Amino acid sequence: MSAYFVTGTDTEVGKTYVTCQLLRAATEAGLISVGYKPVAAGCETISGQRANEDAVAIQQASSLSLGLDQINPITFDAPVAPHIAAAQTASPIGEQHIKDGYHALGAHSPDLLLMEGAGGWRLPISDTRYMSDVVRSLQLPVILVVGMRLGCLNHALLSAEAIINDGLHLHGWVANGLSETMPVYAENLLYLKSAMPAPLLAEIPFRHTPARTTMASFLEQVV
Ligand SMILES: Nc1ncnc2c1ncn2[C@@H]1O[C@H](COP(=O)(O)OP(=O)(O)OP(=O)(O)O)[C@@H](O)[C@H]1O
Ligand SMILES: C[C@H](N)[C@H](N)CCCCCC(=O)O
Ligand SMILES: [Mg+2]
Repeated sequence: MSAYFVTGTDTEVGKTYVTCQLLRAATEAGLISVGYKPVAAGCETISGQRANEDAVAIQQASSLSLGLDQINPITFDAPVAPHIAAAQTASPIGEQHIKDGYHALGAHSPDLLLMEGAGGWRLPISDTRYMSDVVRSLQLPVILVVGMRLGCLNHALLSAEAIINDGLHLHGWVANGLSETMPVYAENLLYLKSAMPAPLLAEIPFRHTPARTTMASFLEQVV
């Protein structure tokens, strides 16, 4: 099984988008894929049920057919920092709960398991612990989704530095387009290609479905 933690340079940079593209590409290549969103904040009514949008997208993109409670065991209604939602609802986020859910998915022996974080790398899960502590405990290699917008150079370099300083393997990063018209996009990409301490795994355009060749090469580098 190939398993990764998918983090991002920030919230709303395309972690779920990229995760779902990769899960689908794996399925199309005949592999068994599953995504995991252990902690999600923000629910809406989807098909008559209160659910988190990321969790539903990941459930639909996975080739394994599993319940939402397996894909997303810890959910908060409010779209806020999860540890604050946890404190406000008196439902602490259990590290063991996150790890148990991960191992339960692993028990299905998928070829590819992608665990999406929430927010960026140093996301608090309590007043003293971070999601990065859980990733460290699981010893997962990391894929960093860089949302291509002004400010991403600093965010990408700091995230990569923190991942590596935490003793984890940064498998690579993904340049994810967040608009059709980012000024000096090519120059930003070129800079990151040379400055990032890990390879560029894929360049995902904004809005257009990535080319088959892009996804095939991305997949080849992760399974
Ligand atoms: N390459 C892309 N093309 C088109 N839309 C995109 C692309 N990347 C992201 N988006 C859109 O941008 C929004 C934010 O992306 P996404 O939900 O994947 O972010 P995220 O990093 O997973 O956020 P969160 O921290 O809430 O989990 C979504 O509406 C998504 O569909
Ligand atoms: C609600 C939102 N879409 C995310 N799922 C949660 C983002 C938390 C960010 C916390 C922070 O780093 O400030
Ligand atoms: Mg997401």
